[in-house]
Order: sequence, then structure tokens, then C-alpha cells
Amino acid sequence: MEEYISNGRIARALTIAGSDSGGGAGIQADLKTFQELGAYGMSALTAITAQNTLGVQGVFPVAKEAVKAQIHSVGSDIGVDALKTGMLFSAEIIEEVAEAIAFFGWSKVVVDPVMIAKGGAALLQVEAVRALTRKLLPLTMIVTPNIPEAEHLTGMPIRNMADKLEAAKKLAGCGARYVLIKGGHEAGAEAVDLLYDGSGYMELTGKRIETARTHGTGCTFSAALTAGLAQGLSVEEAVRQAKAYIQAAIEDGILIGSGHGPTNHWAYRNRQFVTN
Ligand SMILES: Nc1ncnc2c1ncn2[C@@H]1O[C@H](COP(=O)(O)OP(=O)(O)OP(=O)(O)O)[C@@H](O)[C@H]1O
Ligand SMILES: Cc1ncc(COP(=O)(O)O)c(N)n1
Repeated sequence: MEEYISNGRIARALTIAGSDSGGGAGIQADLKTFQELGAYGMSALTAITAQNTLGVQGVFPVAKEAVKAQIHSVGSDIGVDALKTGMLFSAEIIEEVAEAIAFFGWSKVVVDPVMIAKGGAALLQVEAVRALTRKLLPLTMIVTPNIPEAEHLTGMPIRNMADKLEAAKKLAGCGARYVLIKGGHEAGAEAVDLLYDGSGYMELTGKRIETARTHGTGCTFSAALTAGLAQGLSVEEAVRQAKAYIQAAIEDGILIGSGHGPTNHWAYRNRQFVTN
């Protein structure tokens, strides 16, 4: 029981994100990951997507009032130790989310700036990017863009580690206390992520797996990070645990669907059973 308890109580993690009917990304990936890592998971839905391993067949946004109501329901009763945002879809939803974070004074805020699904579908409206950088990043503990998202948010191309660092500095300038730029979209034998803390940086390296089963890697990574923060880990510790979690989930992939399959959310726990 002990490992489920942080500061004398259950670690509570909230995801504010879209639903992926296929279960590999979005709210579903987040809740599975919270559960696997021993955090109590809660959700506020921002959009419903009709989605499978072949792509996104439909996007149905949730009314901003409904997003606010969900967040206030859990915030006013259960409480939140850490939260993450994923697909936020529109400027009005981003503004509602930012207001709620400020209202409750939550500080452990992970922002995964989801913009475009791996299949190419838009999960964030073009005009919403401004709201994300102006309203949400100043309230952010750690922002976790992939390379195309970091390029879009900063307006600069990223080709190497020096570019990643410069982009991270720009994003820190928007108010995020930590910036983690993910290396999943690069080529090379290793997937290298960069963590910038406002003054220094460190690299997190994992063996790159040649696989089509990478649907929801970013969602899963940021959810693992959020679970760790909810449990009282430092940002560095939570990032290392999240990297180990996603590495296992990609390495031990499961065969589901005929397109870009999901990662294996059980893999990290299964490995702990094997080693214990
Ligand atoms: N093929 C791979 N092999 C090993 N690690 C990977 C691979 N692809 C991604 N990763 C790791 O997974 C994490 C997520 O990175 P990625 O760049 O894929 O995020 P993302 O594009 O936001 O994901 P998604 O949009 O699918 O949710 C990072 O830690 C990255 O290094
Ligand atoms: C609801 C939702 N949220 C996030 C993603 C990003 O994941 P990916 O880039 O792997 O498609 C997604 N496809 N769907």
C-alpha cells in the first residue's frame, strides 16, 4: 500500500485531454498510465475523437462550459496533486483551462502541446496556438513538445541538439519552468530528449525501436511524468521514470489494429514483476 501514498494520501492525477476511441492516445492512454504507476486518475474531456490505428475519422469538441464544470467538480472535492493537458482543441477551451488552473492555484502542471495526430489530423486549431503560449505556458511547470510542435511554437527549425536547446530557452521565456523537447521524430539509433530547467540541461537517451506501434507515445510519456509528480518525485526523477516507462511500452509493443498501433501500457509493470 505504501507506494501508492504520497504525503500521507493517495496521489491524485488529472488529465485534461481528448478521448481516443481506439484507446492508444488521449484520455485513455493517460488513465491507463496513471493506474499502472499507482496514481489515482481523473479526467476532464475536451473533445471526443472517432479514432483507430488507421487515423482520426472525426473530431467532436466538448463545450467549454462542460470542460470547466468537469475540472471544478474534481478540483472542489477530490483535489489534484498534479495535472496534464493534452488535446485542447480551441482557444476558448485553453482559456477556460488556464482560468481553472489559476483558480485552484495548481502548480504541478504538465502541458503536452498536442497539435497534429501522427496520421495528420489537426487536434488544435491554428488560432489556438497563441492562447497556448500566452495563457497556458505562464502557468506551466513543464511543457513537453515533440520536434514539430517545438518548431511551430518557437518559429525556428530544429535540426540538432543546439537547436533543441535554443528552442527550449525560447519556450522557457514564455513562462514554462521546465521544457522537455522529445526526440521521437528524429532519426538515429537513439531517441534523445532534452530537459531544460531554465539554466542548465540534461539529455535522456533511449534505444530507438523500429516500429509502427508509436501511437500515443507523447500522451503516455506526459501521463507517466504527471503520475510521478503527483507522487512527490522531483521533475528530474519523474522525467527519468517517464522515459523508462515509455521505453518499455514501445519495446514490448502489442499487436492491435492494422495501422499505427498503440504502445503497451502494461510493459513497465510486467518488467518490475520479472525483476522483483
Ligand atoms: N521509436 C522510438 N523508440 C524509442 N523511443 C521513442 C520512439 N519514438 C518515440 N520515443 C520516445 O517516446 C517519447 C515520446 O516522444 P514522441 O516524439 O514520439 O512524442 P509525440 O510525437 O508527442 O507522441 P504522440 O504524438 O504519438 O503522442 C519520447 O521520450 C521519445 O524519445
Ligand atoms: C485524443 C488524442 N490526443 C492525442 C493524440 C496524439 O497522439 P498521436 O500523435 O500518436 O496520434 C491523439 N491522436 N488523439
